[in-house]
Amino acid sequence: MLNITGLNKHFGGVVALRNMNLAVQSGCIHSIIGPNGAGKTTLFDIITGITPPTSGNIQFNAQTITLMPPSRIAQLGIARTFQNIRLFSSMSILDNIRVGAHCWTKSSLWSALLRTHRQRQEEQQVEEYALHLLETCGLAGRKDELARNLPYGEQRRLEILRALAQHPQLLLLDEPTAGMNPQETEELTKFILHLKEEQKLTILMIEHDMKVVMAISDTISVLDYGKKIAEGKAEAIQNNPKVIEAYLGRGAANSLSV
Ligand SMILES: Nc1ncnc2c1ncn2[C@@H]1O[C@H](COP(=O)(O)OP(=O)(O)OP(=O)(O)O)[C@@H](O)[C@H]1O
Repeated sequence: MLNITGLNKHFGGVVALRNMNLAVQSGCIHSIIGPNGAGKTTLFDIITGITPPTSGNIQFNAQTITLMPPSRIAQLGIARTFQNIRLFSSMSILDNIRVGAHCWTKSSLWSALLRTHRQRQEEQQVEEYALHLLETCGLAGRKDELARNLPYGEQRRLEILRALAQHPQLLLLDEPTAGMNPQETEELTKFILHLKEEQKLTILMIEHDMKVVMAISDTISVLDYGKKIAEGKAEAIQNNPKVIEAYLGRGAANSLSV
């Protein structure tokens, strides 16, 4: 579904990504892990068009999306969440989701101003879909509350729902369980699995909680200093000396195997 080749990103003298190749298979949960500063968020920013790459190519469903504007990439079917929650905190829960849906609505500004029949019909569809999404998370009863009044774990979930409102094929989650307590983490992990299994979504996820990563990932790619140093299934990654060294420091793999 997503094919990244020869991706490089330099910020002045800092090399955030170096010759990155990555293939994300349809229907999978593919996790990206690596120490702080490894280039994970930069990779998401480039895929979603927020940051241009220095060089390299990205294809989504065999179409080149490199250098496309973020709005176009969203329309093609890639949605994301952010490391730090970026909800519209002074808007209602329902309106936050409605905003997400507007990348597939077709009404123009004029038809919205004139409240045409088609525009009203479309608004109705958006509202029904937004309510359906809220119901999947037990939030429908709180639809009119302000987003900022939700507990932290539910704000994170609302951000995912807003991304889902875009009708994506590929969902990018940047540290979805960050700051959550163990119960919230467990619930969110189940929800992510539900998205893959029931909604047939493909998920590319940056995550620091190794318990979550190892439990639900079909494939794990490990970045270190902007370079992919390993890729594979959970067990192989856990036992890979390069990965252990990246996390624990040089020589750690030898000392662990003693
Ligand atoms: N806008 C920027 N300007 C300059 N340097 C940047 C910029 N964005 C990222 N970097 C640098 O690029 C490198 C990769 O950063 P990035 O945020 O992608 O890492 P990360 O793996 O997501 O880290 P973390 O796990 O801490 O979120 C770091 O050295 C970072 O300081």
